Amino acid sequence: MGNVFKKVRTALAGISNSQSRIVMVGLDNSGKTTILYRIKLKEKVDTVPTIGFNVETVTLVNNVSFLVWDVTGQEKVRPLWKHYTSGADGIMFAVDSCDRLRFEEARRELIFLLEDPELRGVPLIILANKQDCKERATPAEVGESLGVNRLSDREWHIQGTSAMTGDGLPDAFLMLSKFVKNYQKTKKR
Ligand SMILES: Nc1nc2c(ncn2[C@@H]2O[C@H](COP(=O)(O)OP(=O)(O)OP(=O)(O)O)[C@@H](O)[C@H]2O)c(=O)[nH]1
Ligand SMILES: [Mg+2]
Repeated sequence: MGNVFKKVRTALAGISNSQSRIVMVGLDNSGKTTILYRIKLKEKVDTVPTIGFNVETVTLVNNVSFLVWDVTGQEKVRPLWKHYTSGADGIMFAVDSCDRLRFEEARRELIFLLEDPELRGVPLIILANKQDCKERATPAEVGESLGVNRLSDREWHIQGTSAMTGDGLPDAFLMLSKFVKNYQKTKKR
């Protein structure tokens, strides 16, 4: 694990301060890595469970560019998410909309994450991913299961996405770019 933090520090050292940092977390198999490379490369890539993290610059159609971190969702290392989310300008939380049996586990992890005082006010996008699956829950159902409707301490939005087809991903990132802009304005006050 020491190596992982060395890698994190090295990656952070090369980052321009002006680029907003987005951290994407969520349970294992929710589709984070597929999402990252779908939005970056505009194609579906084959993935294996992530060990550690991936980090990529993503430029949106409005020319805003984000540094997007995709952090492993494996249960054993979830307590380390906070090392990555510390200082983030925005959080994305991916959910597998077809895996209803794990909604409760996702809810617990999300609550635990948002309790971190360092993340106070940091905007949140829930990605109700895998909307191409037949047995999917709708974004509204995912939101209800995660209890996000009660969130009042930050800007948040639930977006239905499919990393398979790319549907919903540009909208999710554009919405986050709007929220991040608002958040950075409030931080300066
Ligand atoms: N049908 C469908 N499958 C998807 C979608 N997104 C990801 N997958 C599949 O879900 C599996 C897990 O995807 P990953 O991107 O590796 O998941 P992850 O969240 O990065 O997982 P960890 O790295 O273990 O935390 C892969 O088989 C993907 O092809 C989607 O939108 N629709
Ligand atoms: Mg991954």
